Amino acid sequence: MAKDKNIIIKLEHVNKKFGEKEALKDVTFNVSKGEILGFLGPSGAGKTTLIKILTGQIPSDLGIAEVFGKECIRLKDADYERIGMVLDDSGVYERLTCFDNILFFADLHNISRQEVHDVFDKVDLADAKWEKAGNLSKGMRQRLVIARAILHKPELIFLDEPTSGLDPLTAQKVHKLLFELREQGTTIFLTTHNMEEATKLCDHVALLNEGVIVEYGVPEELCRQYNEKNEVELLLKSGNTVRYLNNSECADKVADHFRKNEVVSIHSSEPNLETVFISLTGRKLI
Ligand SMILES: Nc1ncnc2c1ncn2[C@@H]1O[C@H](COP(=O)(O)OP(=O)(O)OP(=O)(O)O)[C@@H](O)[C@H]1O
Repeated sequence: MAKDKNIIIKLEHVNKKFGEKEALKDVTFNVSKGEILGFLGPSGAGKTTLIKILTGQIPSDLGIAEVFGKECIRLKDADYERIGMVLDDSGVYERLTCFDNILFFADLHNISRQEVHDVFDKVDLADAKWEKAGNLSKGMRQRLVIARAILHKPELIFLDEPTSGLDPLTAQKVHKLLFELREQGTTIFLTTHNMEEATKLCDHVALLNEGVIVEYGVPEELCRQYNEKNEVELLLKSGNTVRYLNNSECADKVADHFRKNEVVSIHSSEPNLETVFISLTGRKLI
């Protein structure tokens, strides 16, 4: 049967054991071309194990794990040319300038100097080109690592916690870059502990708990589905707080308080992926 070219990552019933420890159990989902997939789970859930399988570093025990329609464990250099990885910040040459760090990789991949300059603009690091990499802040260093990963214009990028420990402004820069890459058709597979980030960035999320995918879907839809905590809270001039479930009857009740001029403030508590995960597993994601 012809393979679907739009499926960039295919996972069917993937299992992985380390001794008696079942790190992944029956993991099944696909990632389509040009989508951002968020892979979420608490520490020890099995995220790194799956990334290692997908990048051909370790084999699965059972099931199908394919990238670009090819078994991950059989990926060759030509396939890796189509993949970018931001798995940690190792491999940065501290004593070289940022430019020379990237140039080193450009030479390995026959990429022009102009493209090296372009990638610095893309990650908003042009001002730091001539700085020694060892002097960079955490956020700048992360963008340098991302620059290296996207330099050869890969079709698929793996990012492990791309904004962990970054200030909100730098995290926003990374988000903007990821959206631009997606616009260009790049497929992005990322892990994050940041639920807001996952909701904002990801087309789909897969929630992993103890090696099992406990839920998969569009973030907003999952939040709607696990809706029980969606409340509207009113602070009244009397000092009392009243809460209503955000359903069809709620609007009338809220309007009534406003008509009586009783309201000091109003806010709604939206369900988020954290509450989805807690209602599924009874535990927090972090
Ligand atoms: N090489 C290994 N040998 C034995 N056990 C392992 C090995 N690699 C992972 N494990 C175990 O498999 C489980 C999943 O680990 P994994 O590193 O994939 O989790 P993770 O979700 O990436 O966690 P974190 O968010 O902390 O990085 C853990 O219980 C871990 O101890």
